[in-house]
Amino acid sequence: MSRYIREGDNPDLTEERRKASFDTEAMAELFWGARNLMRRREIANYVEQHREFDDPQPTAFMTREELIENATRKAVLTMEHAEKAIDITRDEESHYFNALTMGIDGNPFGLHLVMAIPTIMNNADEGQQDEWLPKALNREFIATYAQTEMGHGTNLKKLETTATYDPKTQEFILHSPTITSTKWWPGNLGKSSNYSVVMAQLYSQGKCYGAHPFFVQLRDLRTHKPLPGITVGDIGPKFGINTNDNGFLRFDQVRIPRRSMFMKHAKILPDGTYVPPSHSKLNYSAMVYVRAAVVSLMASHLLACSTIAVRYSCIRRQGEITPGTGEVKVLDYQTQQYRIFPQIARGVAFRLSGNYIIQLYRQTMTDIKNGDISAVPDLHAISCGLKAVTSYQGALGLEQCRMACGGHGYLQASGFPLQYTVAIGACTYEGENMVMLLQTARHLIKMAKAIRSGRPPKPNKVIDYLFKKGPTKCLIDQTYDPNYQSVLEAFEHLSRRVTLEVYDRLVQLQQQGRSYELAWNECAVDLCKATRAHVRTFLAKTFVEEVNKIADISLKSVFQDLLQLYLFYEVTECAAGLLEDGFMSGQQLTYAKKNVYDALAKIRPNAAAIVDSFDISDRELQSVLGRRDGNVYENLLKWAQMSPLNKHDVLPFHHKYLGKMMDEARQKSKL
Ligand SMILES: CCCCCCCC/C=C\CCCCCCC/C=C/C(=O)SCCNC(=O)CCNC(=O)[C@H](O)C(C)(C)COP(=O)(O)OP(=O)(O)OC[C@H]1O[C@@H](n2cnc3c(N)ncnc32)[C@H](O)[C@@H]1OP(=O)(O)O
Ligand SMILES: Cc1cc2nc3c(=O)[nH]c(=O)nc-3n(C[C@H](O)[C@H](O)[C@H](O)COP(=O)(O)OP(=O)(O)OC[C@H]3O[C@@H](n4cnc5c(N)ncnc54)[C@H](O)[C@@H]3O)c2cc1C
Repeated sequence: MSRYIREGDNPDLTEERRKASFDTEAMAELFWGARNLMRRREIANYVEQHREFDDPQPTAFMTREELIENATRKAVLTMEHAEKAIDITRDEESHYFNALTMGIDGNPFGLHLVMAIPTIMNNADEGQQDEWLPKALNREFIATYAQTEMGHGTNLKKLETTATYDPKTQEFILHSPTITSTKWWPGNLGKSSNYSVVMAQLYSQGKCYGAHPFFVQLRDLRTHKPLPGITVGDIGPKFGINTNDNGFLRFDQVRIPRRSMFMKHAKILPDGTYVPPSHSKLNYSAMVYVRAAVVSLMASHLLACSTIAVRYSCIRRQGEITPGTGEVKVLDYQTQQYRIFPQIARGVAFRLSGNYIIQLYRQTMTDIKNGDISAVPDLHAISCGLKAVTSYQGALGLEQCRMACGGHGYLQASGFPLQYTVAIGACTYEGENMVMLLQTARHLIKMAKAIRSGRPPKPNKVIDYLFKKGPTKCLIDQTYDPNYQSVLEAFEHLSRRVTLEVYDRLVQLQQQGRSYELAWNECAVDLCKATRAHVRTFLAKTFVEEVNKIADISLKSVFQDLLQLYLFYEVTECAAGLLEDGFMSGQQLTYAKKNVYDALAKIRPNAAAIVDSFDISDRELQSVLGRRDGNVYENLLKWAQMSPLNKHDVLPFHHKYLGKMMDEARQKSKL
């Protein structure tokens, strides 16, 4: 019996769980890996046993100050408990523990862990690492990553903060020369951090060498007051992540020692001589890390929101399908399945590619340490495209899940506002999505040039297909092929065609006299399409490869249903492109749609068990609608009764305004 079925649960949800064609626990093991699943359970138990991690009230009812204080309290507890609760050397355990204890809306260590420490690990030289890393890991300071300025986020070449080297004192002078040079956005900068990685234009011997990272103390270690010459604060409430004190920062001729510059790659010698790095973008590795991590992060958001939507749709009865047979669970409506199930399939696809890209990141960082930088452009290209596509599709998917839950989906109690507002930040941070799509397109255009000139680069799993000659006509038909060769070939065809077409147009525009840059801008929409097609191909191939590795037949069959849905849903999504050049026929599109509907029907009886197997706890979901026990209605009422507005039957200012107004209106009408 499913470990998710317990006495007192909503019977509709129990009925769904009993219907499953597979063992939920075995599926959870497959999804997470046996060891990880066991550790997840142990960590979750640990947190449940320490009630001090509980929020004093739902965070939706807290003011911003209360939110930040509560997050700070829990962050310190988290660090105190970490060594007892987890193996701190395992990232998976840290991420999970942090998510359970601190939630997803931000915490004072967010940027310290995600960007500052990776920058120290990958950009500090040995001496600097010896000095900074133990203190960073030991929480002797909290650091953030200050790069974006009020005037520039994307175009790093135009950052205005300066770091001018003074050989006489062997110091850099940090300065914010204009209002627009104010650092703006860095997470945890406003109030929590006392150190920061600061990106500034490096000047030495009268020459500018571009943006470089520096490690800068911002606040006094004892008083926590900003150091002389430093102005720092919170940027105010935002669309979401209001538990995070995203901040602003200005420097007024602040002097820092020469060794504050990160010197693993580029260096300034004591006399001011600049030593360039082996690759000009090695200083950007923390951004590459977060871009890669976003893929898994989006998987987590999608799987959480589809868990909420599926569970709620199992207990929500509304309307009849066959008149007179009683109200159905809303999950029985095909439209509901069409809204929610593709989000599950995409979540799984993102998880599988997310694992791949993080491995590629780790391998590339190891290679760089060993002096091999050859994988840097490939990692950059695929991580930019994946970050942009998964964050965009993730955002759309979360919104579908919310809308699938009707009015209650719009409540903070649903958990959707928290998930959505956190997730959509990823469309912007770490490189705005259009900009990221265009970065991948740069790489694709190089590949197109190589194809046209008949000189393929050295073999590379991600782009090799571009150099293949695929079928000239789409081969999708009604026969079942577990390798989905014809669908993958269709994606490859579309990617190859769009890439080559946009390349040819770029060349043609230049032949007509446009500069490369102007031609590029005229082709930008299609360049983004090429990236999307390329990323779709990558996600789809990774999904097929991973499903083919599954040995257990009953579990494999569930994954195959999700894969079928994923692939044919993507075919329908890019149908215009496949039909445009006559590659796919209208009839084949009809087959694709039929495959989507068939997959929805196959997934329907397993849906509740599938989302259970993602093993997302109520503590993580923070959702009354998505509760494991399905007891939504009584808990919605309890939740509303906790609203601070309900502390008083009559609001203290009622008689001052509305009461007075109505009294006066009644008086007047009596006259
Ligand atoms: C249970 C699941 C758990 C999942 C794990 C969870 C773990 C937790 C992890 C994450 C949690 C997320 C927390 C969120 C925190 C968010 C914090 C946000 C931080 C920020 O936003 S920091 C600021 C980010 N800013 C940007 O990204 C700026 C974007 N702009 C740029 O990157 C660049 O300027 C550019 C790419 C637009 C262009 O660069 P530039 O002008 O410098 O260079 P060009 O001359 O145009 O290009 C030259 C050449 O270089 C290539 N290039 C550019 N960048 C890189 C790179 N990074 N690596 C390699 N190569 C690069 C570029 O493509 C050009 O190549 P070619 O000339 O074409 O060969
Ligand atoms: C939640 C959140 C957290 C953040 N955390 C941090 C942090 O910790 N540290 C930090 O340093 N920064 C942080 N940022 C800042 C973030 O990295 C930038 O906002 C982001 O890189 C985009 O830059 P921008 O805001 O200057 O947008 P802009 O570059 O001004 O972009 C505005 C619009 O112009 C378009 N555009 C700009 N350039 C191009 C181009 N070359 N081609 C086509 N279109 C273009 C974009 O598509 C975009 O829609 C954070 C931002 C958010 C929202």
